[in-house]
Amino acid sequence: MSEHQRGLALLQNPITNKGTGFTAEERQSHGMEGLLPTTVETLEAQVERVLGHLSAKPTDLEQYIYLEELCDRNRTLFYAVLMSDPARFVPIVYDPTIADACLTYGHIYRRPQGMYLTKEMKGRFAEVLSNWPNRDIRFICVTSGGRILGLGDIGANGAPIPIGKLQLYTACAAVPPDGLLPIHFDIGTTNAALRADPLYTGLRNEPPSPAEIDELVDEFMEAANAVFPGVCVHFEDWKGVDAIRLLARYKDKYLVLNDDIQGTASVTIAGLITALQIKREKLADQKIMFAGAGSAAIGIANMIVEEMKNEGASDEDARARVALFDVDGLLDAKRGDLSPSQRVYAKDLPPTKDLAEAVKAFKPTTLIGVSTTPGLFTEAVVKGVAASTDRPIIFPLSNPTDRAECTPEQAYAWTDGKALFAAGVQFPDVTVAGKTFHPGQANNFYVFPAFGLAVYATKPKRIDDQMWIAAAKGSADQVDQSAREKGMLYPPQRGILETEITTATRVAEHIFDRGLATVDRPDDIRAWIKGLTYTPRY
Ligand SMILES: NC(=O)C1=CN([C@@H]2O[C@H](COP(=O)(O)OP(=O)(O)OC[C@H]3O[C@@H](n4cnc5c(N)ncnc54)[C@H](OP(=O)(O)O)[C@@H]3O)[C@@H](O)[C@H]2O)C=CC1
Ligand SMILES: CC(=O)C(=O)O
Ligand SMILES: [Mg+2]
Repeated sequence: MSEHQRGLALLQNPITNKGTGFTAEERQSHGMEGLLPTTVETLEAQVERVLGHLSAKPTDLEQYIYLEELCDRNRTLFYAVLMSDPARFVPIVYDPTIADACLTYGHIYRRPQGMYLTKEMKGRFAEVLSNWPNRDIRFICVTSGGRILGLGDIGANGAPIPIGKLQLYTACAAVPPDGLLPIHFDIGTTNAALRADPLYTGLRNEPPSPAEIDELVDEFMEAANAVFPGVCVHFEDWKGVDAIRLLARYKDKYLVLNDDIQGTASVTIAGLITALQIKREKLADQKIMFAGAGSAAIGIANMIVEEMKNEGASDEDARARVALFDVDGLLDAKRGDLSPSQRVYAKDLPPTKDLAEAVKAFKPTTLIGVSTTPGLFTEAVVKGVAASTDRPIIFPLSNPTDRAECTPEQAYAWTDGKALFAAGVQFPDVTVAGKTFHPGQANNFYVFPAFGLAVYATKPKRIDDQMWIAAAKGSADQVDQSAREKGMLYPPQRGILETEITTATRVAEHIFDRGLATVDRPDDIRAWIKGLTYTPRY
């Protein structure tokens, strides 16, 4: 507890506040007598009260608003609630409810959370970052709002995303919350409707050119590392081309990660590993087609190629097994509009703008949707994949719920229940032709909190794709036989904390094995990591 704060100041500080949890002695010694109701309550009793409040909220968005206000009031209680039932609360503070929070952000805004930088602060980022009261920041999660989930460019309305992502570092993997700093990096927005909204909270201009964005982010990265030495910068939901360019620019210079590129790739590979164990096949023997060719698709494709190479494939063979399809159709060799990261996947196949035709031509065994386009996986598309394999892998990963390329009902119905399925959000169980399936959720929250915990513990100098592949394997190894029989491709969310600590342990082992850690290797890595984790308690 703060040495200097007393009385109301302690109650008004969300980090020190215990509300009715302050003991009689604390109330007396900290000048709080008379400032609280008589009864001294346990954290558990306070959690019960909060659960009652939440049950009375009419919508998930109302629950989100309540929980974020709770976080501003009493951070310990907030995490105690989230960690009491992650399967219930992850979808409230994160995907999919966070999409509603983003869409209405200027209207539901209550208090600042984290920091808000704008391009107008150019030349002063270090000075402005120094306004944050804590220098021991281990993770910054930063978005421009340029591509929030599948909602497009919503600028400053994307501010809840880094807040929610960092809350999951703690709620899912018990990374201590003091060292986490969410930032909205305001470069403006292409979204004219938002710019015209009187309650919009951001800059009302179009974003600058890529070269200007690079200049701004270069200064930001330098400032962040100067003000918060050793910080890991987590990029989230930037416009796809910015995301790919910035990760390439910084990955060998700073401790940096992009969750949409690397976290998504890792969680997708985790699901593929389990699905292929069910099929008893190798990744290097699959043919994988992507709907969407943006940051998520390129990230997943590149990491799949790395893992195929780990299995013995050549670079050329591995790339030949991956095809992409974007808003302009199949990425074929004649297209002149492809970026260098897309061009390596262009195929010598007839041009087509019809995904079913592209599937017929390429004959994938696996179809991954990262296109933000609901309904893109039609019956003809899914049946086309099923024509090449007994058990098609169908992953419509676009978020939020209404952006998924198909529903689980559709995928199971169109494949006579043979599909190995995962979506970006958790769909409820479905019964098709008398059989009940539990759809998988391939969402990067299965890995990025664990990955963050491993980075927190081992303090590696740099991050690379092999570390994310270790995370994928760590997650996949935790799906037991009974879960697989229900069609699950990921561990149950109920025990997410232990799952993520186990995944973090695998990543940490990998980091130590490769000599990339900057701390000494302990004898028992899991026990050591667990000892570093946060528990919400007074
Ligand atoms: N489940 C998970 O954990 C994650 C899910 N995602 C989801 O993936 C989606 C994409 O993210 P990201 O790659 O970063 O976004 P990008 O904006 O970088 O890429 C979107 C891609 O989809 C393409 N596209 C748009 N419309 C169509 C269409 N009708 N048919 C085919 N392709 C189309 C775009 O083509 P063009 O550029 O030519 O317009 C672009 O290549 C989002 O919905 C996001 O929520 C992302 C990260 C994690
Ligand atoms: C889950 C996530 O990171 C996204 O949809 O962008
Ligand atoms: Mg994202």
